[in-house]
Amino acid sequence: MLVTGNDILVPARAGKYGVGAFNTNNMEITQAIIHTAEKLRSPVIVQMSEGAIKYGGQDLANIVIDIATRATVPVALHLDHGSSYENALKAIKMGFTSVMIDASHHSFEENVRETRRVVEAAHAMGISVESELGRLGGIEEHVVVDEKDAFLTDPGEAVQFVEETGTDYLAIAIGTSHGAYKGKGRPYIDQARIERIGELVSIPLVAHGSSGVPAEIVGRFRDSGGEIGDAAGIADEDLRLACQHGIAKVNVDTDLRLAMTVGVREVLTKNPKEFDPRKVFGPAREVMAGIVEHKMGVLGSVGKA
Ligand SMILES: O=C(COP(=O)(O)O)NO
Ligand code: NA
Ligand SMILES: [Zn+2]
Repeated sequence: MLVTGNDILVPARAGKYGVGAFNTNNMEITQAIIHTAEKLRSPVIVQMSEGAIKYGGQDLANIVIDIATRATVPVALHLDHGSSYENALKAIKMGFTSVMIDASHHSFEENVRETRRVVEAAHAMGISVESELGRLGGIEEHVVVDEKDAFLTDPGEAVQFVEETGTDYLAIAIGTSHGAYKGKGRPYIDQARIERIGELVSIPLVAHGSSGVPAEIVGRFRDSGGEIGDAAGIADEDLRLACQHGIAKVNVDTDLRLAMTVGVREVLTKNPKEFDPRKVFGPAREVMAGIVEHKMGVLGSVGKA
């Protein structure tokens, strides 16, 4: 059934488990996400970035809404990295049940102002809101303290921000970063900082940049002709621990991109004569379903629906 982000994340925070928020750009990705959630009896969030909306528009949103509505587990459709008040409202008009306003690159005051505007409008329409405080970005462990503080979310500021905006869930900067190159080897996750914020702030917390970039997928990507550097993602153990301390929404995009591309490449390189789209995108859907299944196991959302 189609529900709001709050319907999924408030129980997740209370139950100390994470729920995957997986980015989609087409039907097969959406099916891999929602069908796997149904198979594992797990709640799930399907999210579209503004780029995905540009690419698939209402057509894609309708595919997600239709599959989510018929799903036997709770599914929310979330606007990922909404860049303006107008875009957040447009997404709600398109049928989104959760929206992010990402004004974290502005000053604290401007971020509060912009976020509060979206919260008031979204709440008037029964839609829940994600906002962000702090600068996402890989932080090497050796980095000196004040540089870390310049980037990562300050616990005291988080309390003030939540009070002043009424945001329903909060994306915090804790060392994760977007993409396939999250740092040399194991990216540094500031667990103490997550724990501190989790103690002070009771709303669900969000971890962006949470793809694991599994070595097995990276190997298959290379073996099927892909070019990728020394990619690294967040360790399963770090993610599991983060969910114990208040992280409830866990954003994953890169892993599905890699998985889909691996599926397609492997078919096309192994069977150069193949040109049936179902034989190309079907296997890709299976590889993505495996990624979703693994992630739900790490986050502890299996059986929670
Ligand atoms: O944060 C993400 C995705 O992060 P990844 O690149 O680690 O999948 N989307 O908002
Ligand atoms: Na988001
Ligand atoms: Zn993100």
